[in-house]
Amino acid sequence: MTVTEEMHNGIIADLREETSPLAHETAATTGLEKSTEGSANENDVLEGAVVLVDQPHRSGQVDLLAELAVRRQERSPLVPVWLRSRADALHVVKWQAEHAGYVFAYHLLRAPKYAVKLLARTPAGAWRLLVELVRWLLDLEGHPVRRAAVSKEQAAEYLALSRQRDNRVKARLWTLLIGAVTLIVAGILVAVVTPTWVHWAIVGMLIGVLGALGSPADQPLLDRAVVPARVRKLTSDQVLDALGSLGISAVNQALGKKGRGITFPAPIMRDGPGWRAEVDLPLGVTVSEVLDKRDKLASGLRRALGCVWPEPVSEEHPGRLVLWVGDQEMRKARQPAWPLAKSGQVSLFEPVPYGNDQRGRPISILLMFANVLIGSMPRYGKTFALRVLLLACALDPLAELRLFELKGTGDLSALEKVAHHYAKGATDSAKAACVASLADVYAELDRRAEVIDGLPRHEAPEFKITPELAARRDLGLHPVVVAIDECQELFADDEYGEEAAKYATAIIKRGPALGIILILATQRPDKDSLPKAISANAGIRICLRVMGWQENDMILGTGMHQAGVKATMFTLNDKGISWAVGIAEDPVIVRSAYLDGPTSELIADRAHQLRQAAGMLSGQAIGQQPPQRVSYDLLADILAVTTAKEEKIWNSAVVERLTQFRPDAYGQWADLEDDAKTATLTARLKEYGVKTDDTWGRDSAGNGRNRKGFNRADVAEAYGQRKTQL
Ligand SMILES: Nc1ncnc2c1ncn2[C@@H]1O[C@H](COP(=O)(O)OP(=O)(O)OP(=O)(O)O)[C@@H](O)[C@H]1O
Repeated sequence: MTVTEEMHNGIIADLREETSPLAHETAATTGLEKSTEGSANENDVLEGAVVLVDQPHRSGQVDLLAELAVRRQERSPLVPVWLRSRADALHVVKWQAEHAGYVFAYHLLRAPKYAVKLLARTPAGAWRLLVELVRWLLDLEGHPVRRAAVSKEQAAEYLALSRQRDNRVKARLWTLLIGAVTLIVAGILVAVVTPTWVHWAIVGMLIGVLGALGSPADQPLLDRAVVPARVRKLTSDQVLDALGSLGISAVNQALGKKGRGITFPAPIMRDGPGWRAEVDLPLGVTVSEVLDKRDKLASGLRRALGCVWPEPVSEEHPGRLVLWVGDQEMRKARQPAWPLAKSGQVSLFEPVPYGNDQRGRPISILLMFANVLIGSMPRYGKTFALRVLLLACALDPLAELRLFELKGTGDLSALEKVAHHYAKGATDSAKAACVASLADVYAELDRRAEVIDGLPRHEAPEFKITPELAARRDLGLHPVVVAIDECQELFADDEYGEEAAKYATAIIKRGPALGIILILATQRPDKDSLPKAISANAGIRICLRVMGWQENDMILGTGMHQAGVKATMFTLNDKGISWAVGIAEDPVIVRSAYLDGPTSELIADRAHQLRQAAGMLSGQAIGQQPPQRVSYDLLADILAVTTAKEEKIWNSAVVERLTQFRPDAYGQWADLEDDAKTATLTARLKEYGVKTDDTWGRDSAGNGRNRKGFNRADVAEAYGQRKTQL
């Protein structure tokens, strides 16, 4: 193989025909150029021409277009950034008005002090006025010129200047005399004719003028109403200095004398209440490395930690850093009110307001067709975040709420009045209720799938619930929200854990398309407390402060920490602030709306009224019993309601018998359609490894037909196996 061929397979192509003079030159100097026609020497292994890896720049249309595109990016925006959104414009106008009002009030309060200062400066002002008057009267500004004429012995010039000066002084003397007489007469007139307040006003004016004239240049009359430069502008030098202080050697090299420097792909600009800088870090340095040193970065920028928010840009290379530096710490910045706090209702098919990002922009979450996982170390705002989402859900009268707060402090108690199922506490009864409710929803999965499957295709074109279907009461496809706070209490429980995990896994996988939303919050996101199958299938992930990358990735998804999405960067004071994945294209930093207990009560009261008016209160909210965990054995019960002679039997027939045999356990199946009964029992039998199949039988009218059924012997075998395992 020739070198050229070899290169062709690698990164260097044989561009013999197009080879540039530069390439030839380089090849010649390295002695590698070889005539393609020359006689082949046996030792020659080289053919063709060596081509430079870096081709010389060729100007052409493509380059021009690229350049134009770059230049377009450099254009300043036609409309200033703050005028683009109504909210931002209002913010700026309000700020200006408030600022002007503040400055006015500040000086008004100090008016007496300013008056005293002026009075004290009046003698100096009068003296300065007198000096200026004398200088003018005696034409002292011409004195140096006249002296120069004397010293140069220019007699004619001196005589002309003296004459001019005498005339000037005479004229000015007359002007002054007339002015003084006029002033005295006017003064007497004013003193006699005008009321006293005019006298005082004139005295005040005189003091003002003389006081201002007497003010030293370095001692301004007015105090400073605003301490300047509290909010410093962010400059590229500051950013470079800060990056240089991180101790990352590649950054230091780039900033060093022979380094390539660090580039800014866009100008540093105002973005909301702060500054935004985009930085291309040196080759090989990732944003992740900078995120690890957020505190050092803040120190380098000389800003509070809560103001400094470095972020990766997922659609760019891993070295593209967006640095947003707020005027104020995020936790101290005034949070806009939650849009639903005072009024309004929602549809879960639309995004619901959740909180704000660092720039104060509202962040909403589309809950429909998703599941949510919220995690953090204790006391960083999980329950508050969960409560915001649940209060929004409560304001959709169609949504059925099943709420389990397994901490027991009553954080979700405001919502009890609207909940279909509600239990609190890390007690056995609360866990049992939670498992029973999950089992209920688990069975609901099949029923809903059957219903959707049975609909005409144009009503459910994507095989999932639409707002129209959700609103039809006859179908029972309304949104169901199952929320479990401190879910580790349930999943790590010896008695309930396994069963709960089984239901939750199925719900998290199949629920979204069927209008069932599972929201889990946990303070212990390890594999025992949160089964992998559950954490892996959550679409929306909210991670408040955690201590290590494992917890971070368990909540936000594998590789997130490595990619720079690090909830470990939050500090002690960053309560309610989280990384959220799955609510926008890129992960976002978001602070949940702060809704305290009393506010939550008021919102829940409104939700109650909405539901009452819509006739949508159900379950415990209208006094029904909490869900009971039925301790029964389905296999034993099937064997009890069938006889050995019935080798094969239809599901629907068995369900009928079961509902009569044990109404407390199977009563909820009684009202199901025939097909739903069949599907429900199929799903339950599958859990025990019993298969169902088409089975020949006769219906109540005596007509023979095929329907889903099972072999009684299979049930007996599964039952026997279970017994031996126990
Ligand atoms: N958005 C927020 N803004 C400001 N402070 C908040 C916010 N959310 C929560 N907090 C503060 O954080 C504290 C802890 O919140 P919360 O009870 O939700 O934490 P938690 O993570 O659920 O704790 P635990 O694990 O002990 O249940 C609250 O008392 C509240 O003062």
